[in-house]
Amino acid sequence: MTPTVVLGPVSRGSLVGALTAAALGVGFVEMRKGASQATDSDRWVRRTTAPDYRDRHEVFGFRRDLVRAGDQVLMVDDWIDTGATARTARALVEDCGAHWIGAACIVDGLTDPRLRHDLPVRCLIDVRRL
Ligand SMILES: O=P(O)(O)OC[C@H]1O[C@H](OP(=O)(O)OP(=O)(O)O)[C@H](O)[C@@H]1O
Ligand SMILES: Nc1ncnc2[nH]cnc12
Repeated sequence: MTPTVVLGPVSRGSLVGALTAAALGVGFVEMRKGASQATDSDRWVRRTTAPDYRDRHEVFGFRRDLVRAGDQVLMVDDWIDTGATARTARALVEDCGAHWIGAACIVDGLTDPRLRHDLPVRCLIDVRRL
């Protein structure tokens, strides 16, 4: 499935996500932390993560009109661990009525192997081989 939008969580995901979007020739949306600080806050979608790999509950979001119903969204990040960030990204994409393709990351550090299939997730290297 070809993405129409690449979604990258700040900050390392913004870097690899933007590069991936440019290579694919599709749009890029940055998933920001502390999204409640937006001035036009009613036009944002926001969600709080489950505890991530540092036991944080992050508030992520982006402007709702950047992801539209009918978009096919691929999340790109450098690393996945608990999957809290990716699961929040999926929920936000679904809040917009768009289609979630999955997550593509460089390092697979998944603590719950079921997420590899359920999200789904594809990675370039397993953390146990670093
Ligand atoms: O699967 P999870 O447990 O959610 O962890 C994965 C997230 O953690 C890292 O980001 P980090 O929060 O360290 O932010 P940074 O990119 O700004 O360093 C990484 O870049 C992912 O976005
Ligand atoms: N263990 C880890 N080290 C560096 N970045 C990470 N992102 C998620 N888990 C990480």
